[in-house]
Amino acid sequence: MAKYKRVLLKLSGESLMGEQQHGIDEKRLSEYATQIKEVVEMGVQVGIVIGGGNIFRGLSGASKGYDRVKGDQMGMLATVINSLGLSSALVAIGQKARVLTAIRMEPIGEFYSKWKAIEAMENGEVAIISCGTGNPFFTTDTGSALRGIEIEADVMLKGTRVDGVYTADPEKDPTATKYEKISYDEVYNKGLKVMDLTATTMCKENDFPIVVFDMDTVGNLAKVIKGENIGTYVHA
Ligand SMILES: Nc1ncnc2c1ncn2[C@@H]1O[C@H](COP(=O)(O)OP(=O)(O)OP(=O)(O)O)[C@@H](O)[C@H]1O
Ligand SMILES: O=c1ccn([C@@H]2O[C@H](COP(=O)(O)O)[C@@H](O)[C@H]2O)c(=O)[nH]1
Repeated sequence: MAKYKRVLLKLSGESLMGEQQHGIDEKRLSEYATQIKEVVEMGVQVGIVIGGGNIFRGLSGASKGYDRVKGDQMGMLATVINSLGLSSALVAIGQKARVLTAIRMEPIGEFYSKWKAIEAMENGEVAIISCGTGNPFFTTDTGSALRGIEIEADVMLKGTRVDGVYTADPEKDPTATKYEKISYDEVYNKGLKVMDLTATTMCKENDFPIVVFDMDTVGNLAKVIKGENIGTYVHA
């Protein structure tokens, strides 16, 4: 039995690399597709925003001399590449999917609107919303918050390579401990870096809850959808 009717799933671009240093690992992509199909079959409407960190990030481009706005546009295009890859993996296993782009680029994807995304999800398709917010100087976490609120999702599921929000970055501090629940204000006050502050602010101002969980363990997405306590719940 699903706890949520409609979700916005944020997938990390970096996680798509799997064991590779760059790009898309087909095994990871296909595991994600299988997990997503499983929850659609449970009757859940799924909207997805994917990051682009496995291909390009504007901020790191700027540190190498790229113009920041062009670098961010390259980053947004990276999210389109990941979105096309995921839609292809979904269709290959019999799950319908539609790629929407926040920047016009037909026929690669349809130009995004809230109503097109909802129409797709109500039709049993996965709505993959690419280009983040469509603007430079933002991230796909903020894009996820924005799209999740727009499409009236019940929750943002931030699927990443760590299993929740910790007292410090668990990839750097082995003594860090995990929160089962945490408020937006505690995320700010403790300076926790699991999501950028713009995204956290949007979620807080719109009372949009987040579950941070490990998407790289197959079966976890269905567990979160069923309401099992395997990640961290971020709330008002
Ligand atoms: N307090 C914290 N708790 C949990 N994770 C944290 C924390 N601080 C930093 N992190 C880091 O945040 C990362 C998760 O963020 P996210 O999924 O957005 O990754 P990303 O690499 O930025 O993804 P993308 O490629 O989509 O931009 C983890 O890999 C973890 O190392
Ligand atoms: O709204 C947005 C979202 C993303 N970008 C650019 O894309 C890359 C990749 O996104 P991540 O969230 O870091 O995975 C990001 O670094 C930005 O350069 C953007 O400009 N606007």
